[in-house]
Amino acid sequence: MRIETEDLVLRYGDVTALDGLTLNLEAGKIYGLLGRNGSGKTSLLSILAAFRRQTSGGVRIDGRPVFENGAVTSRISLIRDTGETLDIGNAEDAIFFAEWLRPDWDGDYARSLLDLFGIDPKKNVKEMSKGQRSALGVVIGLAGRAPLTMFDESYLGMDAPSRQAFYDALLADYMAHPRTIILSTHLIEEVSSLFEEVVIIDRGRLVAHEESQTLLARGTAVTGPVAQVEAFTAGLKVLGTRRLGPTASAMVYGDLDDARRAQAAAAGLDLGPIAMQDLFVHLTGGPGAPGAPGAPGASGTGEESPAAELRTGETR
Ligand SMILES: Nc1ncnc2c1ncn2[C@@H]1O[C@H](COP(=O)(O)OP(=O)(O)OP(=O)(O)O)[C@@H](O)[C@H]1O
Repeated sequence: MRIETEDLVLRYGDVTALDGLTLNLEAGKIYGLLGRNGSGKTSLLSILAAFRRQTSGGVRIDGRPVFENGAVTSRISLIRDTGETLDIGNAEDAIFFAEWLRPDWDGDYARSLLDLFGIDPKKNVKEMSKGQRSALGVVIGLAGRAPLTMFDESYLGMDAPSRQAFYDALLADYMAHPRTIILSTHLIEEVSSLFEEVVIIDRGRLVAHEESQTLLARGTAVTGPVAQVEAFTAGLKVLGTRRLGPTASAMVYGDLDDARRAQAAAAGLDLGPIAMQDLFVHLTGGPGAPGAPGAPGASGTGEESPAAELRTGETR
């Protein structure tokens, strides 16, 4: 399903959770939704799932409004961090209820996923551990095959092997049944290989919407002897530097042309990729940065960050 939001605003009393968010997401891709705590991810997903109504602005899914539009919402699934299950009954009951709600439900697939995550169908949901409840939510989200499926940190309670099993299942099922999937996560490095496009929001505003590869191509790790690294990176936008004895690795933001790359090679420097998480940290202001959520004097008037470039130049 295709998603369009226009100048979306959501206020909870005095708190502005979404502050004029305009976004266009094509159908049939896996999107990563990234943002710091309180940046508005859950608020956005809740509006897309029609769990909440926006204060102002427009939301259209496949060209149609979502709020109180059952024909559209039955095709949308949002799995939250607490799973998407009722507290009454066992896993089988939760599955039965989901089947009744979801027109694209695949019961055989749901049973195979219960087995994959080691969930006893007869176990009461109330008696499940946090991780088991998360896994049940994930089963419901995957087997629902909703044309718009969103996971809001829903797999956070699961242990590492279960999360890996979820990522593998998600990718395999998405290849077999393409649909629009949004994954909101703080486990950026763990999930980033799944993302085709990345949406970064900060304080309710769009910071970046890019293909993953394009975003990653904006960062380069320059590694080599400290003096050479310092000389090469002088005048470039350096996001951070790590040192280990005589060796330094600087994270540089921005395109490096062929001449610069040749210069690096001649100086004996290695050029490599940087992690999406590092880009994210810097695009959202870095820990405790001026204007960062919760930082003293956070008012949005802080120093210009790389995000400002993206907002003016590259943001769709
Ligand atoms: N029900 C609510 N009532 C009042 N304020 C709320 C409510 N829900 C969220 N907020 C506020 O709205 C802002 C955005 O919250 P939201 O939950 O959308 O962020 P998030 O990006 O999902 O955060 P996290 O990563 O911590 O889950 C925050 O300032 C939050 O305190």
